[in-house]
Amino acid sequence: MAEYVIYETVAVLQINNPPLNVLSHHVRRQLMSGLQQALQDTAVRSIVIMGKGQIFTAGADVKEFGTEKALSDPSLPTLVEAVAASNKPVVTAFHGTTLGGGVALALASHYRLAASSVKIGLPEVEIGIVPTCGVSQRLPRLVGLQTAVQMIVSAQTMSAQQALTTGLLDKVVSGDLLSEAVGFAKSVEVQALADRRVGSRAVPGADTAEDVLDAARKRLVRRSRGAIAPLTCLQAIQASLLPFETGMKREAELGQYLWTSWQTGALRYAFLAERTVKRWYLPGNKTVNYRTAEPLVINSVGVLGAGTMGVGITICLLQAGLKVVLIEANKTQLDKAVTLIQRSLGGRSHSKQLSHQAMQLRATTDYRQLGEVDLVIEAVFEDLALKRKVFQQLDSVTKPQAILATNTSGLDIDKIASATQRPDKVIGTHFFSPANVMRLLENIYGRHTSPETIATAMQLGATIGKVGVLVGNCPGFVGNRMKGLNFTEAMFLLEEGAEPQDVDKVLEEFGFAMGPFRVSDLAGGDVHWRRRIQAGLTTEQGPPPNTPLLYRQGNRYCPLADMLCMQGRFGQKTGAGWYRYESGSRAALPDAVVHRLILKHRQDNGLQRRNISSQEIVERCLYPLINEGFRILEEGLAAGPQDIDVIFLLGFGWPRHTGGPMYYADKVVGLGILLRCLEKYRALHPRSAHWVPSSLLQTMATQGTSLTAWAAGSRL
Ligand SMILES: CCCCCCC[C@H](O)CC(=O)SCCNC(=O)CCNC(=O)[C@H](O)C(C)(C)COP(=O)([O-])OP(=O)([O-])OC[C@H]1O[C@@H](n2cnc3c(N)ncnc32)[C@H](O)[C@@H]1OP(=O)([O-])[O-]
Ligand SMILES: NC(=O)c1ccc[n+]([C@@H]2O[C@H](COP(=O)([O-])OP(=O)(O)OC[C@H]3O[C@@H](n4cnc5c(N)ncnc54)[C@H](O)[C@@H]3O)[C@@H](O)[C@H]2O)c1
Repeated sequence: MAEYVIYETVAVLQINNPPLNVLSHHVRRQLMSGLQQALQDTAVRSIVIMGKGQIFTAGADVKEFGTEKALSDPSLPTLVEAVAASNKPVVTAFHGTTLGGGVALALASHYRLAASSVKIGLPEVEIGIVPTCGVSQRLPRLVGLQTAVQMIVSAQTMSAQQALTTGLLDKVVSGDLLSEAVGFAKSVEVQALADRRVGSRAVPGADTAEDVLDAARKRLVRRSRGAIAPLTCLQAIQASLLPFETGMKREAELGQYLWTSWQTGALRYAFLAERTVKRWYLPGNKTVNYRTAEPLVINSVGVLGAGTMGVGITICLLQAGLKVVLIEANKTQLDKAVTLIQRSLGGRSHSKQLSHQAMQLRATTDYRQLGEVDLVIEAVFEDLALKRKVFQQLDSVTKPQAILATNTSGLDIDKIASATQRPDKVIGTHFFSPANVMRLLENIYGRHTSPETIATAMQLGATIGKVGVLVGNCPGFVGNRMKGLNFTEAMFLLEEGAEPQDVDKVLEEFGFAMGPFRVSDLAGGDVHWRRRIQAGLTTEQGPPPNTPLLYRQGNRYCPLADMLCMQGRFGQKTGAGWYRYESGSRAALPDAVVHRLILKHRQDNGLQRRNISSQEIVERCLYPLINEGFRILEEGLAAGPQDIDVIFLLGFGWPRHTGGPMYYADKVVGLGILLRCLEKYRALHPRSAHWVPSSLLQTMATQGTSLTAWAAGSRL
């Protein structure tokens, strides 16, 4: 709702729609009637628009998008233009986070003031729409093209000071915002409005417009990777160089173009899915959920193993203000890790310049230092026997109520937990590399993991700024189990005629930041090799004795990755993998050695080369992954498709404008088409079980049920 209060000659319209004052239909209606009342009330000489509670407004109500309510009168564009047309000065006063439609209201106003706490942003491009309501036309007129491009196309937020400097704000206040705003409104009530109407101004620096737009266009063409919103938003900004009314028409056209594209649906789904997964529950038992399970308070954490992951995990924990005890068996590695951590926290190694966060770190080789920690995250080598041994040790050195978590990429949580006397306090907390950058935390519960332990791991994720997703225990859990098939098929495509760079190029055009072969070289081919060795699929010397080269454990198998690892070609860390890397460069260069290795492998095994289309590369690399997602839902190892999609969006760089693998299958490909495609490849590749369609998919495709409908109502 919106409240209407008169302060002498000033009418104050205060949005009051907690928690985020989003501009839902009922709020818009009350704002409009308040505005009309103020305009008709002759005692009123100026108007203030502001918000009640923690923030001004998070903008339009995203949950109304796609429903009639979003367009119900007064629509947001109508409300904004009513403000712009006001013949009494309108002052918008904002505080806290101010986004989207809230900025539109402010730009349509004659004056803008804000509390110093304000954070101003236009996240529309992130949900696949143009910031319409005149934003793309008025903002450039106020702050210039460069800043408008940064805010609209890159969704960069602005602080109060920046907004004052760029001219977006007229004043920054530190006192009580309401009284400041009323005072300010009184001070301008006699001012002429003509030159205060932003729409009537020219865009400053228009003479260099083409350079600014060109540079931005070049950057976007490189980075958009199939997402249409950024370039469309740039076109809208370009229209601000036209007369205002013409530009407004162009903005509306471009807005409509995105509003009706499937990408905005996918981006909105991704936005809401990240919030939905917070409302976790145990897939097999809904009574255990985010409302019923109380997390333990975690103040100190032990991290075991100071390698690639241990370092990243420690940085996250310290940045969140937690105390950390870092344990590493190898003293040299420990010292290296401490330097890395202190450097990334902005300190230097000798104490007096250490940042406060770094001061919370205690690094040692002595396990007994873990005696007082509330939780331990283990990140030693991916070896089950080793992990069971260290969990036994942890069980004896830590306090009985401490939670023991493992960062394993896919080993059996129950097998690790059974090495302790407290399996109820054992859980998987699977970070993604680089752990201090990737926002995903895949939490894996075991057969005995208690609701309290789950709640604690989910809360820890939120505390360190991660999005926690709860999944069940199976080999590779959800992420790696599905992703593994993407890599398996990518290698089969090499046997059948493609080169690594062909496959990577197609998946990067689809929208991935990196294709599977570049990702393997980045993460290190040895990580997955060790896992294949652990699974008995291969050995350090090649195929296990009496095992056919191209067929392992009942399935077709491609040994090319093993062959590279046996030559020590692990990727960037060894200067060569699927690609070669010149020293100091991360540019992946096609390598004749790999080309020859693939050629020889085909010749030696009578594998025919053929031309492979981009469509086939997309289908072969993505559809088995999606099919496995359906199997995971069938097995009740994930609460819903949103959980799987968030894992891929935040853990594997799945292109956000396609919503994630499950959304993409449901809304873009169509389950019927997906099923027929799986059946086609099953017939062509009978020795790959991953082409057998999941029965859940079959049921939905034949009944014409959508995954969204199947999942609707399943969340708490
Ligand atoms: C003709 C029609 C034309 C229309 C034209 C539109 C033009 C306009 O330019 C478009 C916009 O304004 S586009 C809009 C531009 N604005 C944005 O894109 C907003 C982006 N929002 C954010 O970035 C973050 O939510 C905040 C930083 C605001 C708060 O972060 P935090 O403190 O971590 O909190 P949290 O966990 O993130 O959210 C808490 C709950 O609020 C929910 N919710 C949030 N925003 C919502 C919204 N706008 N709406 C509805 N709901 C919204 C969220 O789902 C969650 O719900 P749940 O049921 O509990 O799961
Ligand atoms: N690298 C990745 O991309 C990635 C991503 C997610 C999860 N993981 C998982 O995280 C774990 C660690 O992987 P990593 O890449 O950081 O490995 P790493 O080889 O970089 O580091 C492991 C560290 O553990 C130390 N260590 C070994 N045994 C120890 C013991 N008994 N006590 C104390 N320290 C010991 C080693 O000295 C080494 O420094 C593995 O389970 C791996 O599967 C890795």
